[in-house]
Amino acid sequence: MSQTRSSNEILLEIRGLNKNFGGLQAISDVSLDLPAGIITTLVGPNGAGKTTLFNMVTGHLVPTSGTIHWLGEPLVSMPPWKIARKGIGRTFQDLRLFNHMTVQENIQSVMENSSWLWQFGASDAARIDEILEETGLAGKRNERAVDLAYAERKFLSMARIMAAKSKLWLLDEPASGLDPRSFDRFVALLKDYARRGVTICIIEHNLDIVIQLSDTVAFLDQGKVLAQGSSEEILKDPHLAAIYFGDR
Ligand SMILES: Nc1ncnc2c1ncn2[C@@H]1O[C@H](COP(=O)(O)OP(=O)(O)OP(=O)(O)O)[C@@H](O)[C@H]1O
Repeated sequence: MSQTRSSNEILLEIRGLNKNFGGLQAISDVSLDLPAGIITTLVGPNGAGKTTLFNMVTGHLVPTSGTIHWLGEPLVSMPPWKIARKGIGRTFQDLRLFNHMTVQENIQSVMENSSWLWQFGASDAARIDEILEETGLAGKRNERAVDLAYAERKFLSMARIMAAKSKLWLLDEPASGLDPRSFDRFVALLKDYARRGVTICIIEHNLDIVIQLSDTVAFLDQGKVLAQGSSEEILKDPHLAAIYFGDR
């Protein structure tokens, strides 16, 4: 398990959050803190509300009630682009790459200076080179995203969040379907960025990822945070295991 790396400043504070879709309460009175430099994983059975929670943090959904604060500033009702500019980055299960752009163009498009080409200087180019190396995509720079292998597409999605210099990374099942070698690279990459101070929250069904990366695990079920603790505490709890494996 990685260690607590910094002061316990709370970057993101969620309080009393609720989200109803018609008669369905997808999120129910959720309170959660994401402290700086900490890796938090969200686990729970299908339909527990994990993605809905991410969608409210990133502004893609408006909560029915409750509050979300980023460094003390309220986020509810702020548009997604503005939330992203504040330093909250996200990857999606369906990756959402620019399929017909090259790997480099996909990365460049999220960099601060991308729309000001005359400002796109040597340091930006060097940063792209560094990200390509870190994600194992250096040899694929000029290939179109659509032509990449599955794991490469996942790493390109990571490369984009790295290039955006986000302070908080919200990752939706980033390791699903990775082969063992890509999996190890992925774990090393996240540990490295967490060490450098990035705060990470991961939705993950892969329990190897949960064990290897989590500083803290929040277990969700039917829209509620049922428990939060170390991966050892959460994964060895027979009650939670029964819920997770559909044997309640
Ligand atoms: N836009 C929507 N309209 C109606 N119901 C929705 C909507 N989005 C999610 N839901 C419902 O809210 C509940 C929580 O869904 P959510 O996708 O957040 O769960 P999850 O924990 O991310 O699941 P999974 O692990 O399968 O991705 C589910 O019952 C889902 O069907």
